[in-house]
Amino acid sequence: MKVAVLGAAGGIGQALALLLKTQLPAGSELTLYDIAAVTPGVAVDLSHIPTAVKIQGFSGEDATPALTGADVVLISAGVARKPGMDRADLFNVNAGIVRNLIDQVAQTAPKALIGVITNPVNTTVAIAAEVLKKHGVYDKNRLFGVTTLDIIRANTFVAELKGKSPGDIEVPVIGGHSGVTILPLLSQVKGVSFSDQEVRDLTKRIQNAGTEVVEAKAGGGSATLSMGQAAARLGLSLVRALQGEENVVECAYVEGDGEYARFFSQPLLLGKNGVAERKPLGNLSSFEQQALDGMLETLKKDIAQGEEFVKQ
Ligand SMILES: NC(=O)C1=CN([C@@H]2O[C@H](COP(=O)(O)OP(=O)(O)OC[C@H]3O[C@@H](n4cnc5c(N)ncnc54)[C@H](O)[C@@H]3O)[C@@H](O)[C@H]2O)C=CC1
Ligand SMILES: O=C([O-])CC(=O)C(=O)O
Repeated sequence: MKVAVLGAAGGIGQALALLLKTQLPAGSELTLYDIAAVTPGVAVDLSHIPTAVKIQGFSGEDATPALTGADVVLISAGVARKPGMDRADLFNVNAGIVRNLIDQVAQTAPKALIGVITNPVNTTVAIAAEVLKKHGVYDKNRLFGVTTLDIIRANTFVAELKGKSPGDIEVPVIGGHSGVTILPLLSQVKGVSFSDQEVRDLTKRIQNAGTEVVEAKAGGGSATLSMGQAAARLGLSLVRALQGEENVVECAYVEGDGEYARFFSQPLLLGKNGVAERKPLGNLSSFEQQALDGMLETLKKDIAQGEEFVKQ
């Protein structure tokens, strides 16, 4: 298996690269790419960790050497939020970065499973899909917006509140990855129950958790270490599914049947070709149903912005 990280010299990229270097299966290859000149050095640094994962780093304008033969490509290249900004404020800079990198993926690794971390995810995934389409290589089962951070946060906050071990809690989080489009399905968490007030408070905290980190870092960026962990979880799940492991299920933001919006995060069964099955959302509480209905206009607008960007 070969995994490429684009944006690998950044806060997320370095954390993710460390986790992949230590957790990818023996015999895997890991390539790091970033415009920053330090990237080959990051790879040299990681290469001293004694695992059977071969690592190489590349910098400059050309991602091709990192992408050649990649099975999985994880993209965290782009700028991060500062206090007072919304994720949507990152669009102006990040839209072009994602378009450029996906252009290169389409040419060099058209069959790779692609995980887009770069914000605003609701929009950058639509950009990625349209660019892949232009190249005639779009497969909706192979493109994922990474929303795993919302899931691991939800697991943490629920476990804290209910005095459970975080490893025993799994909260499905559906929709998109910003504000009201983030919807944790707390009614489906096994082994715990919540009062109406707890549901309201937890939902708000999960939706606002990115901002919680942005404010705590006070101008120093957004979540990087927890995001590295989240992206490693999804990336390793993709690798396990590609290697034939069964019953690998993750929530991610993918193109579905359009019942809610063209792109929507939901539980997915992963397989050797990416998404093997989009799992049903299951029963929603009336609070969750209302929140789902309430998010769709925002989500559709975010998606349309990405589609328009590529058409221009
Ligand atoms: N999906 C999610 O849940 C989350 C997404 N993010 C997003 O991830 C992105 C990265 O965040 P950080 O790692 O904290 O930022 P960072 O600023 O630490 O790193 C970004 C890296 O991207 C590189 N870069 C910029 N343009 C590039 C290009 N054209 N080609 C290759 N590399 C390029 C920079 O040199 C830098 O090393 C941001 O857009 C942020 O909003 C952050 C947290 C969670
Ligand atoms: O909030 C941000 O800007 C970064 C992010 O997506 C998150 O932490 O969920």
